[in-house]
Amino acid sequence: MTVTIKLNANMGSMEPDSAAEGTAHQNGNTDERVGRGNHATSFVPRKSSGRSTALPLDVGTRVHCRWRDGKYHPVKVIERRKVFDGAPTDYEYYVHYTEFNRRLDDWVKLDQLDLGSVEADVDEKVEEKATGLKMTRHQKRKIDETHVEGHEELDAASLREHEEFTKVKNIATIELGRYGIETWYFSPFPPEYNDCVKLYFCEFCLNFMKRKEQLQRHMRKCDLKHPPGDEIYRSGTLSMFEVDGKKNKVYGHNLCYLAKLFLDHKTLYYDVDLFLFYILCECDDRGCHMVGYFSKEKHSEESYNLACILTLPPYQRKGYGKFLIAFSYELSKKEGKVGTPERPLSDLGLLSYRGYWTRVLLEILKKHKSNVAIKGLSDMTAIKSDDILTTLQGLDLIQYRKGQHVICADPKVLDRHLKAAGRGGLDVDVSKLIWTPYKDQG
Ligand SMILES: CC(=O)SCCNC(=O)CCNC(=O)[C@H](O)C(C)(C)COP(=O)(O)OP(=O)(O)OC[C@H]1O[C@@H](n2cnc3c(N)ncnc32)[C@H](O)[C@@H]1OP(=O)(O)O
Repeated sequence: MTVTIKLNANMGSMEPDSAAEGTAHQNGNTDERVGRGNHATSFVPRKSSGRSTALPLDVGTRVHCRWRDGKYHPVKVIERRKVFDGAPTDYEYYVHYTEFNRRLDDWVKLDQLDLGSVEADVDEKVEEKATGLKMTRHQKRKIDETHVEGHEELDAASLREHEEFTKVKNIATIELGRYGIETWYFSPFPPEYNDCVKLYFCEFCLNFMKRKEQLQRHMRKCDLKHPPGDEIYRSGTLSMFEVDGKKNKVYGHNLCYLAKLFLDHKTLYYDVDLFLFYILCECDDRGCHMVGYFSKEKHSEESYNLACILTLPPYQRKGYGKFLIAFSYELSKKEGKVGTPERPLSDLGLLSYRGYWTRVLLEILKKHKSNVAIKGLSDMTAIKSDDILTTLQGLDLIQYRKGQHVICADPKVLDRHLKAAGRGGLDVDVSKLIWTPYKDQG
């Protein structure tokens, strides 16, 4: 059965630069050693008031927590677990920093929490009359928002179980090629991987394993030295491979599991038949090492030219994201279509797209001496008119005169915006792209 898990956006305000720091090479923690459900309670004095705080803290508690910048930030307790070998009251807490993106959710120790800041507004319990189960209002709302396609028949209890299951990151780290990478979000790996906190990926076929020795054995046998599929672009040490999900289902599934570890809000379709995957690699004498990818529906009614985009954390902020975005528009130009990325965009996705659209459009406006219409810009760039309008409106370059939108582009203003839009990134050399648009082979 095709299972599509649609997870909610839960993006606090942006903290992109800090987020990028969250990818340091680390070992995983050791969930499998800790138990749950000891409800022994103790009291510790609050730091700032004379009142005591009951421990362990309840799930839902709001409190301030010391972050890696050394400062205290507001968090919400998402989950708690007993510390292995600790006293009955020793718990650690999985917290969501309410000011930051969910990728920064983390397990913290009690001494990181400022108990003087505890707010006693734990979600109110709501009686679930139909099932006789207890559910918080917050959980009820989240379940209403969480739609598990392919699981429409699930009752509230099962849905709640799903919600419970996905709120805490399951895999803490992965090993991929020469990198150990801290993960960002939950990914629905098959149940036999439930007890793992670290997974070992073959960097070529993307098969994943529980133990390093398994990976080492696999690497001796794996024939692949690059992604399966056709190499459609090569320039210097960079190559792009097109992988048809229908012809390479296992690879497509593996890629989805891997990508979900870094994509929170996207619906992941495991019906990979419908997608083409464009895998960007840095190549050397050991093979072609995946840097990032984007997926694209073979047929999109909404004119999406990109479904999901990912640069693997060790390669981020080097211009690969812009390269992948530019590449997706070059494919659209070859198809003779305009395109737009599938929504919603993540915080980092939005930043990358805004930067790309701004640079591409303003560079054209700077060079163009005569008037240019939005439709003209769209024809030149393959960027959908709506995205052009939003970008230019966001830069305050559009005025509405006599019933139509007019671009008002003062060269000095353009220069200022271009400077603010940052570096251009790696260019796509179109002369190195050998590609024909997808055609159904029946
Ligand atoms: C349709 C969709 O799929 S939306 C989902 C988008 N994907 C994700 O959110 C998955 C996780 N994130 C990623 O994989 C990456 O952050 C991407 C793909 C969004 C961007 O990839 P990168 O290779 O880092 O992009 P690139 O180096 O070209 O930078 C793009 C621009 O985005 C902005 N940006 C990207 N990351 C950050 C960050 N951590 N902090 C601040 N700005 C950032 C910057 O403006 C940057 O340009 P600059 O470096 O010149 O300032």
